[in-house]
Amino acid sequence: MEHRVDSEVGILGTVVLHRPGAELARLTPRNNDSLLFDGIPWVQRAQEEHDIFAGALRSRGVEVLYLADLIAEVLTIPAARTELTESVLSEVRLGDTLRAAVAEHLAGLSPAGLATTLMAGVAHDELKTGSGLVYALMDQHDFVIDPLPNLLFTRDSAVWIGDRVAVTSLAMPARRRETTLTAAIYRHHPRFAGTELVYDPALEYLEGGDVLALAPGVLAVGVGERTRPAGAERLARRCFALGLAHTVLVVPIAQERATMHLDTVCTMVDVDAVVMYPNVADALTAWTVSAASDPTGEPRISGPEPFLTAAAKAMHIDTLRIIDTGLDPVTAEREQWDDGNNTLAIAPRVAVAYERNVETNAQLERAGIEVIRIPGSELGSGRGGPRCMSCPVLRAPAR
Ligand SMILES: NC(=O)NCCC[C@H](N)C(=O)O
Repeated sequence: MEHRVDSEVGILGTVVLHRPGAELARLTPRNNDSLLFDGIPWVQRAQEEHDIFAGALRSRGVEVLYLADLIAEVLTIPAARTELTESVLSEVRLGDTLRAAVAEHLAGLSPAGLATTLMAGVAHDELKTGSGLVYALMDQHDFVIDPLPNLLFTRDSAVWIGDRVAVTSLAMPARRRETTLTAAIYRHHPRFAGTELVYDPALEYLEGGDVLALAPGVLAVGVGERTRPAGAERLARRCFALGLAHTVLVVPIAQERATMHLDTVCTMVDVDAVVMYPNVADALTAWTVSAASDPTGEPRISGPEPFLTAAAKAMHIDTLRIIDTGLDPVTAEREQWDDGNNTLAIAPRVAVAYERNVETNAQLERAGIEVIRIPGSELGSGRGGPRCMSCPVLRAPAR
């Protein structure tokens, strides 16, 4: 089966989503900050909103794969089950006694049950067989296995570049275990047999929300709170060596929660157009990293220069257009916080966006972009929009 992504806007064929589940019900006022949510979502409503998102994609002919199904399917394969179980048991804080109890608990679960447990974690009181010093000294609100509520944002733990997948290296402790699941899917699931990994979680920090495929052979990589310069450099080296890219634009972004990834301030809505947070549009710069003519040579580095200038040059177009949302700074800031700039293009000039970003959406439409509105009042409490919540695995070539 073919999987390949060369752009942000080619007609979307297949996407991986994660319908939020029991892991979201783990969020409390005590843990929501460390688990990277800005509130406590109403789980059932979040699921309804997510179903509307998935339905909107399906109604446009997009095949939706669910992460939970892929994980459950992969867990029927003994090698994958062993790998995923061991990734949890290798957690040093468990100690030997608790590790043995957790191992026994996991061994008794069906593939689907184990999939749910790996996503939702195990709370102290749920482990009926818990014993020993570590278990006794744990707070009853602690988790024996931490939940992964940010699985919802499938964009970040894996990103396709051409016909390869980069399983990323997530920077925040609350998210690091996510990539054990994505790596297992791409290594073991029969649907992805033969897929080669271009990046893996043991490498320097790199998150999918920072990676934009501006054009075939041209990537933009945001560096800030999550992706580090060393991660961008490593990705560039690997893509150059494999011929997956010839230019990587490295784009510094503010190390702040509101702008944690490049796709929180800028997403593409056409082959030559982006929607961009107006408050940073003029300030965004890029370093251009280009492949050496000799494949074993050191990449060339130039810049910094304005992002739009560097992007147009790399993409061999006259101008990378910004859809001018024309917003006053306060509205712009409010709508950026609510992921107004985090749109998911399903074709050139067709984008999925949260309905609440009324002004941004109206301006997109004025600029000729069809906006498919979805509700996101609960989904948005994790600070991610339609692009963050989707990992495209197949797009048609953009034109
Ligand atoms: N690409 C994205 O911007 N993803 C959103 C990630 C939100 C998640 N709560 C996080 O802090 O990592």
